[in-house]
Amino acid sequence: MDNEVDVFYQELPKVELHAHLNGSVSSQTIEKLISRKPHLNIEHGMTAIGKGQRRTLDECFQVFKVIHQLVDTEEDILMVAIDVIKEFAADGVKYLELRSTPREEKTTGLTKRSYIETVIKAIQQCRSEGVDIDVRFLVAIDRRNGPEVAMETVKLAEEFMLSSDGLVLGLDLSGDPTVGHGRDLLPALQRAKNCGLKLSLHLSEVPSQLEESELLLNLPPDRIGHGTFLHPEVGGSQSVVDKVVENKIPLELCLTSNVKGQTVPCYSKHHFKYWYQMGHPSVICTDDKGVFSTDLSQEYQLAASTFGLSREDVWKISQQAIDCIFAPDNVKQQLKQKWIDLQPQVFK
Ligand SMILES: CC(C)=CCNc1ncnc2c1ncn2[C@@H]1O[C@H](COP(=O)(O)O)[C@@H](O)[C@H]1O
Repeated sequence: MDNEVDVFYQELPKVELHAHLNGSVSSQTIEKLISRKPHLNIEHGMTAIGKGQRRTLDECFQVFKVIHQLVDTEEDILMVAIDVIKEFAADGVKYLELRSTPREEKTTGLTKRSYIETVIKAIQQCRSEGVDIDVRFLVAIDRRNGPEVAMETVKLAEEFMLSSDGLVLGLDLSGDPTVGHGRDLLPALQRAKNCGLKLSLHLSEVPSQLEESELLLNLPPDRIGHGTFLHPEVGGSQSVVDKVVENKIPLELCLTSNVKGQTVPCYSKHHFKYWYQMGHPSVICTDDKGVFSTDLSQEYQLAASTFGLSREDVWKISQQAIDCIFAPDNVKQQLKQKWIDLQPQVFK
């Protein structure tokens, strides 16, 4: 972690809605993975971006390739997912939607199906150990892999949505935004939507995606990842903003990730300000807490110090995130009650 975090932000109950599993692996877990696979000659500096460091988008995506080399068996995925869930719980996260791209690895026998089953197993194991966090899973489509793989992923996600007792709730569209076009993925995304999978789509993470965002907003998605370049001040358009506002589509905003990945020049210029000032539902998230050396408490504190938010403002942001979760209304009610119960302790 890069910074000292005030106890208020740690004790604040939080909802994390944008966390990529393999980007969330902590340095302690990376250590364990490296010792399992010394022959790969992977060093720590290759899997995380430290304080004050910046990388190009391309360099960031190279980091994921290194982590994927370290996480290529069911055993690895189980350990990584359990560690990540417990770390989020220790950071005060009470509800987590984890997302991950199912991968197949011929050499280890890992299949896309066993990948998803293993993540579900990790969630169930944490639940049976009584870890104080409600975890759900979004199956991810990496846009690099094209329309056929996207459709195959949707079918798998659909199956698990029906068989996982509410653990698999939806679909994430992510991956290098400079690769491929969302138009080719529309049939898969439309099918997902029709069968009841919730959709969280990375939109306008880079400046050149306005046309794609216009198209994908017609679905419409249930949440937007980043949306960095949607608004007119940064080359987006008012009509796109209007669509987001009319459909009340929440944004998942990740400050450190965007600054370290250099899609945003500095914290004070982060688009959190634009959407928050409009009163639009905006959820603070980590994106890749391992790669970007952060956690959710730190992201809340950063938002507060950058944009002059009071503790009451921060509380409201964390509470309103509950309305943006994909789990059904009874889960929202339980979480709202939890927030009420915890409030005196947090503001003591
Ligand atoms: C480069 C950068 C600034 C990253 C942050 N923004 C991101 N944008 C798009 N896709 C992402 C991002 N972070 C993680 N991912 C996706 O999540 C994957 C890692 O988690 P997993 O293997 O799906 O479990 C990456 O390979 C990529 O497909």
